[in-house]
Amino acid sequence: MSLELTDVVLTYPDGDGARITAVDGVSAAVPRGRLVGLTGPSGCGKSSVLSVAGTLIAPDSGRVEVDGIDVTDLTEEERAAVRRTRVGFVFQHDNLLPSLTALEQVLLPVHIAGGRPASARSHARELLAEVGLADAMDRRPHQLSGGMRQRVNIARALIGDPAVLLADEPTSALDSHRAAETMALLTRLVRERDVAALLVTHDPRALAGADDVLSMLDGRVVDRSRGAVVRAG
Ligand SMILES: Nc1ncnc2c1ncn2[C@@H]1O[C@H](COP(=O)(O)OP(=O)(O)OP(=O)(O)O)[C@@H](O)[C@H]1O
Repeated sequence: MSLELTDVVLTYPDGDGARITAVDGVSAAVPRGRLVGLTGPSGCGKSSVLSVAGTLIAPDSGRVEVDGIDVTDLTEEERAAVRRTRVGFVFQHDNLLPSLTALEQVLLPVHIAGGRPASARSHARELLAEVGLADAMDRRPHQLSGGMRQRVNIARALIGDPAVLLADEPTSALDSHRAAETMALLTRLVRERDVAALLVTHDPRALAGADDVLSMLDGRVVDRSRGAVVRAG
């Protein structure tokens, strides 16, 4: 299993000396090559689950395994190393830097990690071609459509060949056509690159592409359905 959460509990301080339980005993498993959707009303704990899965926050209790590594008891520095080498993130907004070309955006994580951009360059080109941007590698964000910017974002999340891809509302800023295109692309990449993907979304258009869907309410998973059931319904 590439991503496994077992009985995860996460609380936050509520500002009055008490604590809010945002995630209340969530278990989820995502194998490689599968895309699992995580949905539910605002405030139910979806983003908190994603933050725990991405090792950004350590849970109060429970176990988190990323690419076969139990990260539960690792130090912050060790968790950051797992995150850097094994996890890719895609957010709702593309967070692209205005002055960089598409190719430079995809290479940015390599620069930040102190890697050798020269050897990563051909990999970045390949990824951009794979997301349909072979002819747009030298364009800056203002020269790209919303859907194209999101595809740069996806290529950037995959530059480190992560085992786990975490996506937070990747389609909600897109029109229906672009949303469908983005989901088709994500699903294809998850299969081809054998990545375990967890996708947080309110967007039924995005859930239609998921293999399985977990529905949350008040910090708990209250329903687990096969994607096919959601598609049929
Ligand atoms: N940093 C924080 N400090 C305190 N409480 C928080 C913090 N982050 C989230 N919460 C609370 O935890 C609960 C779960 O929030 P979370 O953002 O995980 O839900 P969500 O389902 O992703 O919501 P949305 O769909 O609106 O993004 C909410 O009650 C929220 O107010």
